[in-house]
Amino acid sequence: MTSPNNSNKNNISANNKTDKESSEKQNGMLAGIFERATKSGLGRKKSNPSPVESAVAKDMADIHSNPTKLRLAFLGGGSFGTAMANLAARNGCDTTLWVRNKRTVKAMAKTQTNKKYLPGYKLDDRLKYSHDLAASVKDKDIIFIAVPGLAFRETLKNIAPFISGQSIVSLTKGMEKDTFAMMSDIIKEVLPEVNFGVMSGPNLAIEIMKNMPSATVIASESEPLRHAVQAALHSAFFRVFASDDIRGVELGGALKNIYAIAMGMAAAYEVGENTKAMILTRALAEMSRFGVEEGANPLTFLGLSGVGDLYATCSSELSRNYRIGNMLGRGMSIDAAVKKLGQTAEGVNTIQQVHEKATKAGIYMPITHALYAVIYEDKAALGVALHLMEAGFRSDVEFVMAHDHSNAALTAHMKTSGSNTKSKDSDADK
Ligand SMILES: NC(=O)C1=CN([C@@H]2O[C@H](COP(=O)(O)OP(=O)(O)OC[C@H]3O[C@@H](n4cnc5c(N)ncnc54)[C@H](O)[C@@H]3O)[C@@H](O)[C@H]2O)C=CC1
Ligand SMILES: O=C(CO)COP(=O)(O)O
Repeated sequence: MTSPNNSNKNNISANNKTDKESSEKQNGMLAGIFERATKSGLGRKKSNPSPVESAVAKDMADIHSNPTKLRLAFLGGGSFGTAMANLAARNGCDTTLWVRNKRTVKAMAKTQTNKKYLPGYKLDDRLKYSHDLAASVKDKDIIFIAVPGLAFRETLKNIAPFISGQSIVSLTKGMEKDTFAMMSDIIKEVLPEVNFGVMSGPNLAIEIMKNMPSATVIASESEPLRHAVQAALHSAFFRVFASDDIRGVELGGALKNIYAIAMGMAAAYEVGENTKAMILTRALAEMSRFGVEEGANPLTFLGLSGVGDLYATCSSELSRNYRIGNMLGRGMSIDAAVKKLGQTAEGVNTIQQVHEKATKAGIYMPITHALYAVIYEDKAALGVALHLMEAGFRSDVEFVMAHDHSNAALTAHMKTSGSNTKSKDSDADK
């Protein structure tokens, strides 16, 4: 018979063994993450810096103290392009805002306001306006693009003939329809030689116009470009942080729109703070899981472009994606909600793209799939939410402790749950 002492010893040694195994498992996982992170951090290194990159590098000390040397174009006269162009003009940069509609350009130049997208906010009187695309982008150092994701490729193709060394920065937080291309993919395809970056963060345009302190992230492999963007936009009200994880930063900006829709919908059901916290953190788990599969560094999702933007858009009615979700939660159809909004809500397309991609690649994205089922398969929101709550046992942070169920088993469970979920018209839901 084993004495209590012996049994204790056995337990301790068994525990030690389990601890050791689990710590080895964790170390193995961490090593995998860091390996991926390092690989994604390495990215493409440019052997030949563009003329602008070299010039900016040479003048960097000067640009920091004198950003007026920078010549900038912002393409897209919606709320974000206008707000960012205004910041640069206010910093003294030579700034042109390109807007496709000639009449809008005239009205903006006359009133120094963007009546449609930012009514009531006076723009800096040094900001120039143009509807001439060629003139707007020629002889510039950096071209910032702030058109919706669905118009990004067309805009790049239109400026391609006038690119001769300018750098490009995407401000767009979307994905291309049907191709799952991110904006950086499109830049690499259409303008393979160009020096580029992406900017993303918790940046609700109206708050920026109100001078509420905000911060963002510029991600680029080019250090001079990162510094130039920081110099152009930085102010006491707006801090620009740097990253070289392009994929992570742009995925953060695009994916959070999905969860802003989910949160807007949850708010329509008057959920409590616990529920909101659960949605937010499980959303972050989905984002980083998806990000890792796409080559991003999971730690990027802990930054401004990840959890920062997720928090801002999931908490504010200023977010158009949140408002779409809220209208859906109040019983409106997706088409009616989009029409009523009358502005860009990238999440509507992103849900479809990510649902499809995750399904094909077998990435476990329960919130995205649930939202897709409600919006596009007419499943009842409450039934879908209940099935989400009933889904199997998972670990909290999978990069700390791996899930003890395979994704495949859970996906199968979700599929059964999904097919059992009643449609909106079923008796059970009435
Ligand atoms: N508004 C915001 O607070 C923020 C928006 N963003 C992102 O910026 C991008 C642009 O969004 P917003 O400015 O908010 O949109 P918006 O809905 O305010 O305006 C969109 C603008 O794009 C223009 N546009 C549409 N199709 C075009 C085309 N084919 N060619 C040229 N111009 C075209 C429209 O005329 C309009 O001026 C989106 O990807 C959004 O996610 C990013 C951060 C903050
Ligand atoms: O990305 C944004 C703030 O960071 C803006 O969000 P919406 O596009 O939902 O308005």
